[in-house]
Amino acid sequence: MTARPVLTDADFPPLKNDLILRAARGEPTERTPVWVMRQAGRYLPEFRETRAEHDFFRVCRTPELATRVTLQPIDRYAGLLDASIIFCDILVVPQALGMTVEMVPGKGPHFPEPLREPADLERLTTHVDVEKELGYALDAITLTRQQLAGRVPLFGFCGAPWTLMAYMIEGGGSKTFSKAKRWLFQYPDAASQLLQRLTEVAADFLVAQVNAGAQIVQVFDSWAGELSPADFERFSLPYLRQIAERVRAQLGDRAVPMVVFAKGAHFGLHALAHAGYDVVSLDWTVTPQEARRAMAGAPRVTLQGNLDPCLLFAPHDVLRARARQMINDFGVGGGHIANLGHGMMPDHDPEALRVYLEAVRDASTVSR
Ligand SMILES: Cc1c2[nH]c(c1CCC(=O)O)Cc1[nH]c(c(CCC(=O)O)c1C)Cc1[nH]c(c(CCC(=O)O)c1C)Cc1[nH]c(c(CCC(=O)O)c1C)C2
Repeated sequence: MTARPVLTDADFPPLKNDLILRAARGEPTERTPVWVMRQAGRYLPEFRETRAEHDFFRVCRTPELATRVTLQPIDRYAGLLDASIIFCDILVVPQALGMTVEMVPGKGPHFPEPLREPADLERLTTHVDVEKELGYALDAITLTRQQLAGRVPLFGFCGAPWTLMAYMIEGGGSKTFSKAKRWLFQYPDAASQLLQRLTEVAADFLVAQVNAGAQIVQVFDSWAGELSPADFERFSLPYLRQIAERVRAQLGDRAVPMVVFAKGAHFGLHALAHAGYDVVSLDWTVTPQEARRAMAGAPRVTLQGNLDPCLLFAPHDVLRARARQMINDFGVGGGHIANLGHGMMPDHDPEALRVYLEAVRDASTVSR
């Protein structure tokens, strides 16, 4: 192992806004904290400017650039966002395992040599030293946390094993995920082996991110909803659970709140509330009431979400009304972190996000 220092709160400027950390721990909040997935991204002209000069993974790999784009939304929406998320990508983990991933402009991620058959697993690096292979992401976290100067907490993140496996086999995005699902059913042992290796790297990476300064972490299972309930239970959930267990065990009393986002997996909400996470993130196809019902009898978790990102295209009065409705449905005073049901889109108007953030603030402020 490369020896990196373990950083603690004492190494950074004091935190001035801990709303999201309190909400995640289930403590009361005087206002519903809010952030959005992909809050640093192509909808921001200042991001496009940086990207015009630098390749996507160059930005991820250069701490000064990753910090710059992470802070862009925090500066633009000063006082309206309650968290930042480090600029990186879930696909840096397949890279750390030795795979080539390119970001094709206008198309998304592309693996020139995806995994085709179980024998291809031999191409993957055994025993990934995340501090070495992903040290650039850790440096970016430390630098970003310093430059945030305590304004808001910093999220670290990783992809869930099933979602990463899907990209590694499909070679990019997919409509049906038939190649990755073929593996689940034709080569279940090889699939489990791959999922287990991804679990170990993901957990080590999250721990390293916390040691570098991340104050909360999120696991993205963006393609969970492509699985049947039974296959989610077999090929996704056990690994999500294991990530939570491993991270908590490794961090001990330095544990931070953990969020899980299994997009499309409504059928899994009850089980997810038992999976060891503090927060379960919802997409827009489930109502807060349905989610709470599904989780009845499970350990209490904070819910995150879940406005349809496309509502940011609506007239501002409609957007405000729907944001207010969402806040009322989740309830104010605690137990909710406002977000979108998925990420910001490249054609979103940055001003629409401001309207959303202000509407959440106004609707959720508990008067005293
Ligand atoms: C802004 C951005 C990112 N990745 C990509 C882009 C756009 C491409 C560009 O700038 O050229 C390519 C990029 N990377 C990926 C995609 C999705 C491709 C597809 O649809 O399959 C794209 C366009 C893969 C990816 N990458 C990520 C996920 C999980 C979240 C989700 O479901 O959206 C996934 C699935 C995570 C991710 N990716 C990113 C972040 C940064 C932090 C933030 O939220 O601001 C995060 C958390 C950053």
